[in-house]
Amino acid sequence: MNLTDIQELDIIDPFAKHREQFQLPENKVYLDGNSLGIMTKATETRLQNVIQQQWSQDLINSWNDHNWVNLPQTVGEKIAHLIGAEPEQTICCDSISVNLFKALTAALTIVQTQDSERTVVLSTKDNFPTDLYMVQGVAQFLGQHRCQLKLVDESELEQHINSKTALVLATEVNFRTGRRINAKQLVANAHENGALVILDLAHSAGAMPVHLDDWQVDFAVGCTYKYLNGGPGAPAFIYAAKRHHKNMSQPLSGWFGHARPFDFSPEYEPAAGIQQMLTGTPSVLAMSAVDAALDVFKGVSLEKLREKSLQLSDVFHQLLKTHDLDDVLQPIFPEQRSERGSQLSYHYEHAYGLCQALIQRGVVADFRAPNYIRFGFTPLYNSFEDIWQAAEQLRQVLAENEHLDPRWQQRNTVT
Ligand SMILES: Cc1ncc(COP(=O)(O)O)c(C=O)c1O
Ligand SMILES: Nc1c(O)cccc1C(=O)C[C@H](N)C(=O)O
Repeated sequence: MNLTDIQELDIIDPFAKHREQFQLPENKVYLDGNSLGIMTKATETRLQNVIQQQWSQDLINSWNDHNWVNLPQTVGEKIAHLIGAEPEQTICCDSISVNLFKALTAALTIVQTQDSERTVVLSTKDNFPTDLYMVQGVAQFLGQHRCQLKLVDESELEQHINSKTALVLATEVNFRTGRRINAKQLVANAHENGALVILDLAHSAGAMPVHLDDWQVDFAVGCTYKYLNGGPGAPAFIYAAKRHHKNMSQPLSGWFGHARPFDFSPEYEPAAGIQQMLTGTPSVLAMSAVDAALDVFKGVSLEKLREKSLQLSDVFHQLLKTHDLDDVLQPIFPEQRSERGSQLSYHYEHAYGLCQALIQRGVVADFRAPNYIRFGFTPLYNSFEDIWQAAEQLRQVLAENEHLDPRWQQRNTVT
């Protein structure tokens, strides 16, 4: 495959025009949208308006006049379209970690009202650590008689669901390997065995079709700073299936989750639906950024987006093969396309040095300890030529031994 073939792919790419909606960094090939998405131009314009008009001029009236007060709901509904959720089940707030606390406590209460013997939260050893830390925190908060974390290999998750399992906490796409689990099958299996499922969509939302309602997922969480391009530390989202709303309660009972917050009543009365998952005042600047960023998805077919994402990853791996590098960098991602997320991860002894040397050449991928390198593909703004450039720079780094530079012997960056 030569550069001309690659450029042909860009010509027929249905998302080629979408690149123009992003503030693309100069002289960079950015393959790290699985950690922090690129800013959209609409976000920049919106934030300028929020700062220069809404906040600086309209001030307190903006809670009504610019609908600040409903941002968690309006942004939540935009996200709902991307995760296969009917209205009134998704809301934008807090971080994944905090939302997991709410989902875990709400779901445990629902299950244990029926069967108090179900105390196990089953998850995977290599789940993203915050997911596991939050279960550990909930176990401390509620006590071991209500919550015990059990960790198993991702490939054996379904086998371990039994009569003690209260919840299965799974991340659809593994942050390290990029492996995608079969969420629909997992939910069916959990429900057959009397357990509920909480799904972490951090690496799925905005990268591929997700069908929470169809799959009958019970609760889900996800972030907006990766494929949804909401910005660093952008607020997360939480989904709770409607069938659980009437039995749902969560202990972070702040006033924004009250049935009538502006009554200022001393008694907490939870809102009836998903609004109960709110706690405090939304971060208006951050949420406005997400709100604007989500508009790039208007009219986008997630099926087509998924196809481009897989094609980008196919082309990248094919180019590594052409350069005889597929033995040097050992794939840890699944061969089956359907089992892949939107990233390719490789094991390589000098992964940190390679990642740093690539950054010096303007190709941004990322490193995960102890020695993995991840290449994230964001089909809305990555071109096929980006992929060609990345593979070519990778070949040159290795040929010139730039990854062995003494500067990279010591790890001194966080990402
Ligand atoms: C799967 C997964 N869950 C959770 C998080 C982080 O959660 P939070 O939004 O609380 O930082 C990440 C990445 O940061 C992640 O990859
Ligand atoms: N959320 C992050 C942050 O606040 C700082 C640096 C990186 C992140 C990430 O998103 C990491 C990411 N979840 C991962 O897949 O590794």
